[in-house]
Amino acid sequence: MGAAVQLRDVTKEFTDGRRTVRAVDGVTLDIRAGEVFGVIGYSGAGKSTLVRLINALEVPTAGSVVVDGTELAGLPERRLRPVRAGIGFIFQQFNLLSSRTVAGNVAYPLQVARWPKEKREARVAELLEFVGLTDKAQQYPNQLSGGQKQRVGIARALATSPSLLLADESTSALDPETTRDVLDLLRRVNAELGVTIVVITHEMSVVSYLCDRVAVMEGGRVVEHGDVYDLFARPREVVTRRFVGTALHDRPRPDVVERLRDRHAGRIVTVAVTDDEGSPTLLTRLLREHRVDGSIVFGGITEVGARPLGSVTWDLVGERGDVDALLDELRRRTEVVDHGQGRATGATGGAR
Ligand SMILES: Nc1ncnc2c1ncn2[C@@H]1O[C@H](COP(=O)(O)OP(=O)(O)OP(=O)(O)O)[C@@H](O)[C@H]1O
Repeated sequence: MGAAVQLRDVTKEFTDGRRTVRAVDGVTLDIRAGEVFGVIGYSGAGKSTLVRLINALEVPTAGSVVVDGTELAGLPERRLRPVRAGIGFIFQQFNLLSSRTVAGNVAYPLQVARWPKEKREARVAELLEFVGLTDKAQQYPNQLSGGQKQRVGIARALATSPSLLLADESTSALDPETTRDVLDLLRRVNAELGVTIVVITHEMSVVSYLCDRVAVMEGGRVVEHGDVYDLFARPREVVTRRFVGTALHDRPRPDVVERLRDRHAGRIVTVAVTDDEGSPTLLTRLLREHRVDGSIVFGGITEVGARPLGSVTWDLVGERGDVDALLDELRRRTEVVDHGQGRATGATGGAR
């Protein structure tokens, strides 16, 4: 697959009086044609500025931005316009025209592009059907729910058949169920229309549901990027770990670990579960081989990109040497966090 967007050592600085802010700092990235690419980061990380550079709404201070094979640096405004026309944009706050009907909003970019009326009406009907709003064509934005408004925003962004869609916090104003609907629609836009999508978000759940690859931004830099599953399974940077933690909820926090140790007597360990390693099925076999008893005390396995991922925390009871041998074998296969021996006494036993 070719690159839809190539960023090479892109920097963007803003000068505000005497202070200079480096909003984007030396970013190099390739966004492939046909993929859904996520950019995640906390507020102020530089995500929106990065997107505005791709959309040619900002000019880089240094570096190169190539969109669909066209180098944007140094292009005059009249040459930037067709590049922007090939890019759709959807916004957190929908940005619909309140005085126009749903159909009127979707028709707007076609009017700007001077499509004849008949062709325009046929295209609007087709788009409203695609987003499931045919029956709302004559309503006004204030008669719609948030999810419906974003569907109108998506139909409008697709009107001129862009090959690239930029979605800046497109679900941040929506409740979880509506978010899911909008993300499903974006999946269809990618799968059925072949549109490359760049999703800007601060929510890792959006990344895990929608994206093929992701870049993590902090302080204007891309600190880590890659395949979404790999990044979830093996986050390297602290900020990435924090984001992954918000989506998975499978690892016990320190206060939970302390309660688990109070409640149980065996060795408390968290075992990472990935595609083919660390599963409870595998653990059950290893426990038998090493003559160790184990029970699950915390954790969860979810799906990222339709592949299993998570971790399970076990209370392992057996001879210390057997438990150690079991953990050595597990460590060769997957990530293991040893929280130490439980403190409970009594019937549950503990290390024998
Ligand atoms: N036009 C501007 N003038 C001055 N500073 C700016 C401008 N645009 C962005 N910045 C600064 O650049 C940094 C990155 O901002 P940006 O909006 O790209 O971050 P973000 O990750 O999108 O955050 P948010 O999610 O809050 O929008 C911030 O420190 C911001 O204050």
